[in-house]
Amino acid sequence: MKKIIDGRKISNAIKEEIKKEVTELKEKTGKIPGLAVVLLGENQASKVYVGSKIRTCEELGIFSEKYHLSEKTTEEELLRLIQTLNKKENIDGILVQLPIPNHISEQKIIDAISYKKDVDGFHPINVGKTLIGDKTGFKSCTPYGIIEMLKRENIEISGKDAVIIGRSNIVGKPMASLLIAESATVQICHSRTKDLAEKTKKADILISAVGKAKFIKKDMIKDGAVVIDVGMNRDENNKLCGDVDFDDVYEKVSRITPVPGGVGLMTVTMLMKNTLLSFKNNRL
Ligand SMILES: Nc1nc2c(c(=O)[nH]1)N[C@@H](CN(C=O)c1ccc(C(=O)N[C@@H](CCC(=O)O)C(=O)O)cc1)CN2
Repeated sequence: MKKIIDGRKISNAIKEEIKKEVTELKEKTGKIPGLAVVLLGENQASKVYVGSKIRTCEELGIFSEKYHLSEKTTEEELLRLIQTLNKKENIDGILVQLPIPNHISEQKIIDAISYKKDVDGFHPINVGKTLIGDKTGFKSCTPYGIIEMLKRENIEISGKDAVIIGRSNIVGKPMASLLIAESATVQICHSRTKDLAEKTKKADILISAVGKAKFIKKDMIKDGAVVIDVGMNRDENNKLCGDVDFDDVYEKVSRITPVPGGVGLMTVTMLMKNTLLSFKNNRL
């Protein structure tokens, strides 16, 4: 069996399903889902991700609006824009591309987005719904994409020991909620974890979101582990790479996601799925 989990292939299959449903709903109702994307400043990576979100909307027949604001935008100005977008009838999803400048409180902005339009799944209500397994909420896109990848590759989750490295609100914590909902036994590790390798070596499923290039080596993983790499780093030659030293661990793993071409692509695809879900929840 092929070891590499092909994020592009899985992501393309899901996008085809979304496109079909959007077309059918348009024929039936005359309406299409809409997404508003807010970008502050000139962070190059953020520009690439926002570009990819807008292009994917076009590809799938989803309406989109991009708000590219100066990095000097005040918190009040951003909050006012969010209030306007919360009320717009043709907008089902709102996201503010992260990171945002330091003078603005990230949590205040996330809290201001209507939880009914929070297609990133970052609002406390959606985080809570994910934790209690309430399917009406929006799941954070990267962990949602990882679960979808595992399921579509027929990788058993139930009863498995899963170790997540990273405790962020965007990846680590929602990932734990979703794995628990699939009946995995979950452990979250982070920068203060003692004897990290001792813990990661016990993982049937290892998910790394540490943000350190090629940090995970073969002596840190169990034979036959499924390794999911959320990292997006630059190596010594400025080449994009994950948290996992792919070449070092390859022989030891049963399945692995590459960087690029793995989890990252699923993030944008699941955002589209959440936007379609919001449209169905709120406008049909
Ligand atoms: N509001 C949000 N901000 C951020 C999120 C998010 O989900 N919502 N996640 C990340 C960035 N991100 C999406 O916004 C994202 C990251 C990576 C990829 C991706 O497609 N990666 C490719 C490689 C891309 C490249 O060549 O640079 C891959 O893995 O193959 C898409 C989206 C932080 N901010």
